[in-house]
Amino acid sequence: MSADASHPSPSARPLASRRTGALKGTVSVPGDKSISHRAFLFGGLAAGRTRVSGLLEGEDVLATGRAMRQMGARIERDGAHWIIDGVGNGALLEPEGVLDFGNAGTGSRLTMGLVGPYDFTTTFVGDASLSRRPMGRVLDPLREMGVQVLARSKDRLPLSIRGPRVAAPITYRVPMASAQVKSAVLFAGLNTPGTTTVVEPVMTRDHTEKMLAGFGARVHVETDAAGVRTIALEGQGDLQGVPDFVVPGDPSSAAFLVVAALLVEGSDVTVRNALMNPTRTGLIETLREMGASIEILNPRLSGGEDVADLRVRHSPLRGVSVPASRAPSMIDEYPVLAVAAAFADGTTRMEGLEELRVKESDRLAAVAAGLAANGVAHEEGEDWLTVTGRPDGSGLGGGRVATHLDHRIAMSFLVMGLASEKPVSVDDATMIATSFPEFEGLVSGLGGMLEPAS
Ligand SMILES: O=C(O)C1=C[C@@H](OP(=O)(O)O)[C@@H](O)[C@H](O)C1
Ligand SMILES: C=C(OP(=O)(O)O)C(=O)O
Repeated sequence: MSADASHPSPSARPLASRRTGALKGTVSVPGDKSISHRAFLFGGLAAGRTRVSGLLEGEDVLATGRAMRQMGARIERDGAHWIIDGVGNGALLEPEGVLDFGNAGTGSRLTMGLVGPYDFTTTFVGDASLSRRPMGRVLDPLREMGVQVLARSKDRLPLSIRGPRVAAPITYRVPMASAQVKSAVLFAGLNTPGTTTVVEPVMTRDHTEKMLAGFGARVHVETDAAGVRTIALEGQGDLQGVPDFVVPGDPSSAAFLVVAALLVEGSDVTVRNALMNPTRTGLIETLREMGASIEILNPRLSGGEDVADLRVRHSPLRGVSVPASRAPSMIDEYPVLAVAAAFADGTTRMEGLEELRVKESDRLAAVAAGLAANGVAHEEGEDWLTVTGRPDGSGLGGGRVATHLDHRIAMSFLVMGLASEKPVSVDDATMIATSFPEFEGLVSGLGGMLEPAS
């Protein structure tokens, strides 16, 4: 039987959480997933050596590392560091086998951009979740550049792409708020003669632009009075390895610990070294509006990015309205925000959520189903969600949540069970390893109660 994203596989690992005493302690979250993928991609492409510290060793990122190895990069772990000897500009090799990206949207889409202009064939495969996700959003601009696409089912994995002899530079206006689409076009621009330009009407995470500059690409970013960004990249320049590349801690992983500390009575938790790039801090802003006590300590620069330590204390929360304009800066945090809202006084309204429908699962539907299973009053719209909370968690919990191969659904509902009256179980915790393999250990270390479920 083939794996199906809507049913857990026979190797699924159900897990439950139950109401726990105060969470206390200081923890560091692992490296940022977005930046870690890009470290393998840029490091593997550049001439010379890149030495990375703080890389996220999650399954998604390791899949990107394997793909870069298959195309000629030398990548080795050396104690706490990863050493990448890149192929040098334009010198990627045609991979022998297929590139298997598992569960990873970012890895697969950015790599499609990277190899798009190469005059060889690359085949992409992934798990049941990734095979359902739309790839047309990156394939369409690649087609404009001359790339051919062969797919059994329209613009879904498994698929193969083959570049033209010489790719054509394009100017591409990104039609949805997506850093993956922006980045795929920029990666494609690297091996394309002339200037590739991306117009981004709504700013999304800017790691690709920043890292392009850091690895020595000729890239120019302009923002007009209306906030529209234009990113122009000169193709076929020389990228150079970065001798000491530092990956800051992932704010999207920190989010689970932050919300757990806010919800569990008496908690006082410090999360060290969280990335505070403003394109990633929408959840912190929202939680503070809800009344959360989150202190931003020791703000500093690390590897060219803002980072800080977050001291989080249990706080009564109130419902707020989260504007659609904030979605790009907290896109992966809505499932855990919905859990926080389940314990807030009043109703929280979230808008502009259309992109949640095309993540590892349909996150809007998966969150709504998880809330329903655990007695949380909510309403789901096409692109919005309202959640009405119960501040003392009374009557909440007792449900089993279908995770649909989605790590963030699993972690969010495990956080819910730490504060709800009755335990919460998830049908499969295995996907947590794609982005946050340390999650269970860190939660238990802070005093959270997690246990195998049936
Ligand atoms: O560029 C990236 O690293 C990412 C972009 C976002 O996806 P979209 O571009 O689809 O919004 C985000 O959800 C994903 O986890 C990581
Ligand atoms: C959407 C996510 O990742 P990706 O698109 O890389 O699978 C995520 O990590 O929440």
